[in-house]
Amino acid sequence: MNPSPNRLISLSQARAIVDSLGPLASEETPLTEALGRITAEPVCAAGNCPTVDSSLKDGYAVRSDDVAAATADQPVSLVITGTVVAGAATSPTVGPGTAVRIMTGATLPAGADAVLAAEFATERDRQVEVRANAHAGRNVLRAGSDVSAGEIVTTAGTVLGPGHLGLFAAAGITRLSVVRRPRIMVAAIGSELVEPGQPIGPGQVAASNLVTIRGELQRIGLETDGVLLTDQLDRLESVFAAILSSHDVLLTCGGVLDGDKDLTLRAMDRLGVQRLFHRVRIGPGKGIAMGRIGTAVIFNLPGGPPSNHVAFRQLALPGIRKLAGYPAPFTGHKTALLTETVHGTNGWTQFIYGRMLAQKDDGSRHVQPLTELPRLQAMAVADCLIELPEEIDIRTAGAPVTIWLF
Ligand SMILES: Nc1nc2c(c(=O)[nH]1)N[C@H]1C(S)=C(S)[C@@H](COP(=O)(O)OP(=O)(O)OC[C@H]3O[C@@H](n4cnc5c(N)ncnc54)[C@H](O)[C@@H]3O)O[C@H]1N2
Ligand code: MOO
Repeated sequence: MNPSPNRLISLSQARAIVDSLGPLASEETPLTEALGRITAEPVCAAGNCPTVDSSLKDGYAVRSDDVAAATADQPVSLVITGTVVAGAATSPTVGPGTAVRIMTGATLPAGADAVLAAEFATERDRQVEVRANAHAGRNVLRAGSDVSAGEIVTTAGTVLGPGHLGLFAAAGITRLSVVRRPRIMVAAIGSELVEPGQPIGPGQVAASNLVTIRGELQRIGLETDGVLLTDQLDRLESVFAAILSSHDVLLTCGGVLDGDKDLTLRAMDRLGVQRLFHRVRIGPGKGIAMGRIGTAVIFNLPGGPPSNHVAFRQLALPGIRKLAGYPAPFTGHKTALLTETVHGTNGWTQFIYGRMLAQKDDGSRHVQPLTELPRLQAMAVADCLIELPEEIDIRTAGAPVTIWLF
């Protein structure tokens, strides 16, 4: 089904190829280190939470039958036979006509079937005067009511947040299986490039893509390596070979066309990389290529910053998300209404940097296309990409568009 390499394919064809990537192998992690990781398989509760029936209130563990008739006018007196607090190993049983003082979280004593909250009782000597009834189960948190042993608490492909970790801890889970994080190298290619943060000489260009792309990945919890390479084919070939033996993903920036100094894909060919596509009908970003060799996946991104970033956001990032275990990598899009008319290119999917406006009282959301700003400045203030599909060459102010939120 793959289109032949070197032919311009549509964005939806490219997305289908990216979507066919599967997750990397799983590994075990201790619960305490699982924040932000993605589950490789469903997670089952190891035990009940709570482990026993326990009290939701400070009060008195009673037999509901004993207090069924208790009212403020006709209180019922019970003999207190002891006290039980959370974590106590044992407690007295509750027999007819008796009660046990109980604190929140304590195990419900044998014989009791309800807890009467302290507000409805008065203690005197070793007796308690009960002024309200408590039906069976009142103020009792049943064993396993939060989570029961064996229950599936989370499906595979879940990004774990703090709430998941709390749930797992309560369910007695100590270790779990998560998808291995991809090892990613971002390589900027071009003899004119200098390291971001270093002085820029005449004719030189800061390799700004390196910090942008690495920052994008860091923001979703993925550490990356970075390298800057000059336009020398032999050296590119040997450096790429080393990277591909130690990393799961290689992202290259620059040199993807056929100009004299566009050596990136030539080096890929020399290494025998299988090219899945090269050139997609998206603007900016058309020069993107995707390849595979062994278990490694390669995205060759164009060098120009907006092209680089759009190609990364639309295709490379979803591919990395798929490897990292996200089941649905093309998420994060919504619909918004344009504040002004924009032009696309018929036959091409056009992306425009945009900024969301505050939601209106009627619930509508508007997006402002940042067409007036210089490209790097638009990238800095944008919070989304506006997508104009292939068949559209103009969208007028007020019309709905798909936006991809950052
Ligand atoms: N004859 C044609 N020329 C070009 C076409 C075309 O269709 N026909 N397309 C243009 C488009 S669109 C793009 S995008 C670029 C793609 O070229 P490359 O990916 O080969 O990019 P480079 O030539 O290496 O660099 C382009 C530009 O970006 C600067 N650059 C490179 N790397 C970085 C980096 N890491 N960070 C910041 N800036 C970077 C580089 O200095 C160049 O100025 O081709 C057009 N040409
Ligand atoms: O190929 Mo360029 O990446 O369209 O902007």
